[in-house]
Amino acid sequence: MPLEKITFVTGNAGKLAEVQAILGKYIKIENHGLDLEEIQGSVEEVSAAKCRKAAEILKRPVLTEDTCLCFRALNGLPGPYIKWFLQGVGTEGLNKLLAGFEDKSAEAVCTFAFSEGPGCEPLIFQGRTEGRIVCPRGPAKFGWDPVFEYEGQTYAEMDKDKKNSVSHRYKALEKFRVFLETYDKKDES
Ligand SMILES: O=c1nc[nH]c2c1ncn2[C@H]1C[C@H](O)[C@@H](COP(=O)(O)OP(=O)(O)OP(=O)(O)O)O1
Ligand SMILES: [Mg+2]
Repeated sequence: MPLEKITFVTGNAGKLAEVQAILGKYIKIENHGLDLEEIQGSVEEVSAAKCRKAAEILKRPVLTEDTCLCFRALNGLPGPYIKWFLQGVGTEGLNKLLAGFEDKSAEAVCTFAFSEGPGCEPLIFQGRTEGRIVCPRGPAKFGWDPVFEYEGQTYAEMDKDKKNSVSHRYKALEKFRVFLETYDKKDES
């Protein structure tokens, strides 16, 4: 049976808005704001664990997502712990973390996990965008957008369509969209 809608489980309004804008053109998106426990580990492990838990609780196909911001000078940290770093030191503090390093490069990584339901092993769809960490510029509307610069503009300075055409989240969702096409065709033959 083709999927009629996707249940995207997140408590983050910024993520939801971007998923609606990028994927909503292709399939209906329904949101569940469950606060899912986040384990420690690699981003794939964190994402898959969130997804398994969401599928168990909601008993249906679910999509979850985990976002990392990885500083090259710090060997990939904060990585999956970016949420706690951002809460602790803010965007200014994220930039200051790299004060002692020449290398300001960073990678934004978006990892979606999709499970067909309870007990079904999650599939992973990942997108990465390389940029650098700068002093905050642009409206502080979504997370660390003001400090992540890509080709001369921070994510916060970009209009929404621009961000949604170059971002880590767009690249991951493009892979998921291709998967959905084949998923829908699976039962047609
Ligand atoms: O495109 C983005 N641009 C700027 N900031 C972003 C972006 N995407 C996630 N973020 C922030 C939100 C959170 O501070 C951290 C990821 O943590 P993460 O656990 O994945 O998100 P969350 O707990 O807010 O939502 P969820 O309920 O989906 O787990 O980076
Ligand atoms: Mg989270």
